[in-house]
Amino acid sequence: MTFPFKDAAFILDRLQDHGFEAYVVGGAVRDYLLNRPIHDVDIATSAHPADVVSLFKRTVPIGIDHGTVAVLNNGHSYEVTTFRSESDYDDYRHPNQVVFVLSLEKDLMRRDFTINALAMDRDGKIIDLFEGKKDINCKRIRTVGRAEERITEDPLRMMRGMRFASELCFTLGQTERHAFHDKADLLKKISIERINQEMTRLLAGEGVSDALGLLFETHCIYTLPMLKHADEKKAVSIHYKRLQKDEERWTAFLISQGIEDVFAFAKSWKWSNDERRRVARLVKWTKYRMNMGWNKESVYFAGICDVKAINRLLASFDKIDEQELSNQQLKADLIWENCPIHSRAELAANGNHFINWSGEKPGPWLAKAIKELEREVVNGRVNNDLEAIRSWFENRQTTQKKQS
Ligand SMILES: Nc1ccn([C@@H]2O[C@H](COP(=O)(O)OP(=O)(O)OP(=O)(O)O)[C@@H](O)[C@H]2O)c(=O)n1
Repeated sequence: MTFPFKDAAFILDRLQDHGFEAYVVGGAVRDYLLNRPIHDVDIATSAHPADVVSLFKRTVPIGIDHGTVAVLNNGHSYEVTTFRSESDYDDYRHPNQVVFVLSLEKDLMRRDFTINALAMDRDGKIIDLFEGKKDINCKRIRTVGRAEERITEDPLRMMRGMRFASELCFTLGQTERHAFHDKADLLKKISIERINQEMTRLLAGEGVSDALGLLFETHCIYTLPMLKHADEKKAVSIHYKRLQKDEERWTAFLISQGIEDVFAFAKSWKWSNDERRRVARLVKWTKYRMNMGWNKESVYFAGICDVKAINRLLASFDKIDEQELSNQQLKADLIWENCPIHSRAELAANGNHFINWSGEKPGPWLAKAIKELEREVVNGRVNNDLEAIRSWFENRQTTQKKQS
């Protein structure tokens, strides 16, 4: 057998040369067996953090209390963690006390799922103490040992389990389903940032509909902020595969759940301002587009990227089919290409021109006038050159004076 993690081999070699045990563990071994892209190569070792620091040229003590040292090489970073068993998770966030142990077995026993409790030695041999390979073949998520214990140690594992089910298109074992159902309330103790990360990945997985089904079956969904009255049929009826970005999937999910107040949702889920703004904008435009077709003006103000995202959203709600979606995308491209401007910055005149021409001080009138000009130019009623804009502006001033 050959060792597939070539770039990380020097770490295992050096640790072993100094009498320590070292293995690649967790997600890398799982993803290797599944033929999926490998993200991080994590290493478990019998060496203590101080030994790891002394054995490698470039290290960063990223979690020395928890036994983790990052070893840097050729622009890559490898997490090297001392074999450990975690005793208590008092605050449900961080292990109370990390106990370093001498055996790989004990280290693997504290891990969440059998598919994540695999290790590989330097010869490429897989150490599989909990039938992880069998579960990979059966496409099944099972906890290592008693489900209740693993969940109580870190309730986020319930979200992780359903997220893996979504990403890998795996099922969740019966025992685990019951345990998740019994312990669902513990999710309330977990930081919403961690839950948000898992939920975002769950929504992006290939098996999202079944995974959402699990969230409802186990009642975990009802413990999440603002989802106490979540509706399963509506949540699973969305074609998430037609969507491309996280913000699109969240938009579809919120619309499906009839959540009108995106700001309140974003606040309780602690989204960044940017995430909140992006989703609020997509929700607003998608609802608009459900009642109205695109025209020059709406394509310009929404912007071509959002127009395409909104068309995908309509397709995710089955408002349009795949064929109609590609027609709509082509139509949007055409409108966009023929648009005289693509942003306010492309206008031949700006606020300073308006101030000079009118002799008035800046104020709310200015933004209103610029928006009006954008409309006129986009609809082809005013040419985008300084002379044409000046004459439009002076006419506008005259009309406004007459009216007041
Ligand atoms: N709550 C957790 C988080 C992680 N782990 C263990 O730590 C490993 C690394 O965790 P992480 O990097 O979060 O996930 P991966 O399994 O590597 O998967 P992915 O990168 O896809 O999230 C997992 O494989 C698992 O063995 C665990 O037991 N319990």
